[in-house]
Amino acid sequence: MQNIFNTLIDSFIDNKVGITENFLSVALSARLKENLQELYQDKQLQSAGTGNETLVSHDKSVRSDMIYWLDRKHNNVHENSFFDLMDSFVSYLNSTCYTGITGYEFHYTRYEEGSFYKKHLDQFKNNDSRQYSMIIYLNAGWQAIDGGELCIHHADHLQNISPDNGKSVFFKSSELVHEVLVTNKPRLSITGWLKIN
Ligand SMILES: O=C(O)CCC(=O)C(=O)O
Ligand SMILES: [Fe+2]
Repeated sequence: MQNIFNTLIDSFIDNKVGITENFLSVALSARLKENLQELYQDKQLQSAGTGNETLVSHDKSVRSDMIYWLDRKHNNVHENSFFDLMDSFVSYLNSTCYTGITGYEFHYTRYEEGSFYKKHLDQFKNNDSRQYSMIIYLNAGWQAIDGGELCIHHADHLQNISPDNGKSVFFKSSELVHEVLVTNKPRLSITGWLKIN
């Protein structure tokens, strides 16, 4: 795994956006996707809000995805495999980059056909605990015509990233404005934040 972690961290240091293919093995990404599909069929996903806990609005003109918060307390073997992987990534990141991450939060995300998330920053205005944003995609066989790219707004250019199966993207939550372009197919992912405090 260290090679994959290094690819993510090195590309983050070089380009402000870390990207690695195969952050998830094919097997783990298939299990997570199946778990997410089951939760969706059981109507366990909820409309995502914007803003922090005290100020959540469900503004569908800003974002129209549906989410499910992962939690070790669910005792779900797939969620726990994902958390085991994140624990090893966070300890590697902390030991190599002195990032001081003390926690994280992750949710499953589903964007229906026609959904998007308009330009935003991930760090809340009144709470800086979210330090790094991390997204891991669960979409086998994604094609350019499917849309749904993550579009990062750099100072002098736009960077479009296709949500390919097993790929992970990593960037500073306070720095990079980004958006999810309209998807033409259901688009699945795990989205989260590495936190301090
Ligand atoms: O799914 C993505 O590519 C990005 C999602 C995002 O920006 C967010 O949930 O804050
Ligand atoms: Fe975001």
